[in-house]
Amino acid sequence: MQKVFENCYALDERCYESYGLSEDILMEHAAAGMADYIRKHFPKGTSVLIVAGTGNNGADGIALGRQLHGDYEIKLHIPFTLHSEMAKRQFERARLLGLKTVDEVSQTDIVVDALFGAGLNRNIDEATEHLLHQLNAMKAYKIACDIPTGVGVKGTLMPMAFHADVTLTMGAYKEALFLDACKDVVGELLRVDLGVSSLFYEGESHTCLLERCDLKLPSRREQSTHKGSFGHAAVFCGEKEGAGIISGMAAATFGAGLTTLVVHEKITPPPYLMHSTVVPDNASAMAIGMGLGCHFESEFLQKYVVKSHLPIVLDADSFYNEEILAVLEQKDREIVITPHPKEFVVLWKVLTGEQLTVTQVQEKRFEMVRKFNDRYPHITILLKGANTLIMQEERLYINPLGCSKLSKGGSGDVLSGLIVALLAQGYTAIDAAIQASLALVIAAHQYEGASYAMLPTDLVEEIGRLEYTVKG
Ligand SMILES: NC(=O)C1=CN([C@@H]2O[C@H](COP(=O)(O)OP(=O)(O)OC[C@H]3O[C@@H](n4cnc5c(N)ncnc54)[C@H](O)[C@@H]3O)[C@@H](O)[C@H]2O)[C@H](O)CC1
Repeated sequence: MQKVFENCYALDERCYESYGLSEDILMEHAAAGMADYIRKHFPKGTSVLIVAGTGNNGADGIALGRQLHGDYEIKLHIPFTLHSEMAKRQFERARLLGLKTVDEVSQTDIVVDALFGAGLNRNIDEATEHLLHQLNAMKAYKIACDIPTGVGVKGTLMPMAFHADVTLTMGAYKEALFLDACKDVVGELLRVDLGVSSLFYEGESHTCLLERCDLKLPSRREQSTHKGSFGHAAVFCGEKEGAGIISGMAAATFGAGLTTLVVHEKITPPPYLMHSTVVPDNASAMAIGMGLGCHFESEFLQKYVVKSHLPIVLDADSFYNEEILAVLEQKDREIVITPHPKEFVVLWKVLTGEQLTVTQVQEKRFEMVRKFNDRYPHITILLKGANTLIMQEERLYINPLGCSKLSKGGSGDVLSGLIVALLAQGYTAIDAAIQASLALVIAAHQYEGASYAMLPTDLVEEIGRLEYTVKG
C-alpha cells in the first residue's frame, strides 16, 4: 500500500526545513529520475524533445536536458518566457553546457512533457492547447514529468491534455493522478525519489493506493473445519434473477461455506447454491439490491433486512429504495455500499436533497466520497469506477488496478458476491470491500480471452483460480 497526497508542496518544504535539502537538490533528483528511466529504456543517441514550461515543472525538464546532453540528441523547446527562479537557473546551466533550444517541435523518438505539473491551477490557453495537440499527434514515446499537462490540481482533466505513455511523478503520488478521467492520460505511473527515501519524504496520509501485493485471499489453512466454519451468505434475488445468481456464484466461489439465494419464486440456480423464501437463521451476512427491482414487500424487507443486524452489502436497486436505505442509520452493523456514479447521484439526492449529475460526481469523486464519509463514517463506501474509491472512518483507499474488461453488466454483481462472501467469513466491512475489490480486478487481468469478451461467469472462474496465480 502506498501513500497518496493532495499535493506535495508541504512535503517539499519539510525536506528543506527538516533535512537541510534545497530545492536544487530535489530538482536534481527529479531530473535524474527521468534521466535514469530514459537511459534504462532507450539507447544513447535516441532523440528526445523536451518541452519546458515557465515554472518548476519546466525547470525539471531543462535539468533533464542538461543531464542527458551529449549522450542523447536533445531538442529543448521553451515556448514561453521562463518565470520561476529555478527554471532560469536551470536554463543558464544548460546554456553553459552548450545545450541549444529549438523554436519549433519536430519529430523525435521521445517527447517529455514538462510544461505544467503540480502548479496548473487554471485552464490552459490556446497556444498551449495547440502545442499539446502537436505533441499528442507525434509518433513518439511520451513521458510526463510529475503530472501530464492538462491534469489540474484538483484532478480536472482539461480538454487537451498530454497523453503520456508513462508519468514519472516526483516524490509521492498525487490524488489528481487517480481521477477516472485521468486514467487514460497518465499511462504507466512510476514514482521518483527526490534525494531521500519515500519513508522520509512522505508524511502522514489518510489516503492509500492499493497494490496487487495487498491482496489476501480467504484462508483455508486450518483443516479441522466444516461448511459452517466459513459462514453463510444470503443473497437476495429479485426481478432480474440472473444478477442475484451471479452474485451467489461469486460468493460461493470466494469461500462462503454456504450460500443461499433469498427468492420469491422458484428459480433454477446452479446446484451448489441453495434457495429459500426467507433469510436462513444461520446466515452470517447478506447482500441485497442486485437486479432486485421492487420484488419484495415492505413487511418482508423490514423483517429480514432493516431489523437484522447481520453484516450487509447494499448494491444497485437498494439505492432507489428508501426503506432499505434506513439501514444506513444503523451504527452497530458492518455495512458496505457499492454504488456506481449514477447510483451515487440517486443516493446523494435521497440523503441530502442535493441533485448532482454523474459528470459532477466523476469530476469530484474524492470530494464526494469524503463528503459521504463525513455524514456516515461508520459505513464503508465503495464508489465504482475506473479507479475504485473505498472509504470508511477517515481512511480512503484507491484501487487503481481496474480495467475495461470489467465494463460489462454483471461485474458489479460479482463484486457484491465477493464482498458478502468475506463478510460471511467474518471480515470487517472495510477489509471485505478492499479485498473483494482487489480480487475482482486481479481476476479480470488474469482472464486470457479477448479484452471485450469476459463474461461475469468467466470472472467467477478466474476468482476460483486466484490462489494459484497470485502465488506464482
Ligand atoms: N518545489 C520543488 O522543490 C520541486 C518541484 N518540482 C517540480 O515543480 C513542479 C511544480 O512547479 P510550479 O512552479 O509550482 O508549477 P508548474 O511548473 O506546474 O506551473 C508554473 C506556474 O504556472 C502558472 N499557471 C498555472 N496554470 C496556468 C495556466 N493555465 N496557464 C499559464 N500559467 C499557469 C502558475 O502560477 C504556476 O505556478 C512539480 O510539478 C515538479 O515537476 C520538482 O520535481 C521537485 C522539487
